Amino acid sequence: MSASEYKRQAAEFAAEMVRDGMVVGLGTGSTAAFVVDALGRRHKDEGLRFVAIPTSVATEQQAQGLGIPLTTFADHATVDLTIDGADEIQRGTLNLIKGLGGALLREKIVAAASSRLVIIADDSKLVDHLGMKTLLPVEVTPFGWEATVRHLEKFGAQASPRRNRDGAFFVSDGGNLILDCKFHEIVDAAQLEQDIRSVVGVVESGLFVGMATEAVVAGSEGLSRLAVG
Ligand SMILES: O=C(CO)[C@H](O)[C@H](O)COP(=O)(O)O
Repeated sequence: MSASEYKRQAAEFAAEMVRDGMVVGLGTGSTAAFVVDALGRRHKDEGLRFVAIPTSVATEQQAQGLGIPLTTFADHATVDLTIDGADEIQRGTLNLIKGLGGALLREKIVAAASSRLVIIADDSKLVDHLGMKTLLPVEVTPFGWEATVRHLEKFGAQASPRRNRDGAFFVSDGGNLILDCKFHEIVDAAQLEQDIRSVVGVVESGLFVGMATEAVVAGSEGLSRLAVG
């Protein structure tokens, strides 16, 4: 079975966690898109009643197209359940790297307001140490990004701005740039998150430390539910 099929399996399992009356955070990316599809079906076919806060313009457009009722933080202080993907999930801690899809800021705002953050993925995303497979995305203001790179280099990062295929800078939904950062080894994710945040010009990092409450991971061994610890 393909990675995409495993993503779909994890997503459809997690979509069943949504109950009538919930405020639901909708993640971004190819795995989260399967959740949005599944919730659109549950809304239409089963009459499931919920409202959703999307974490990107792309997810908002997908949800709107499926008739999912959307809401904002103007009307809801907390989110009952957010279901989102990740680029790396550390075994045991469920600390994450997110943001290869470029939506890390909105994803983190929604995650921080959520009572439950369920991460869905195919099993290729599980790692023993964060940073083993992917670069760490860091969202920064466009002004002075070169200075921000130099500050991040003091913490051991090799950072370069993400570009689109045409060579132009990738710009996030919030109008910011993404620096993709290579760290030799991420030993203490909480400390690194603090260090990155201390740099002027950084808006947010793609390290999600202590935020995920559960992960649903699918692979050749079947589907597993992982909790912290
Ligand atoms: O953090 C993200 C977007 O900012 C995504 O959740 C992450 O990139 C995983 O994407 P995919 O489900 O396509 O593998």
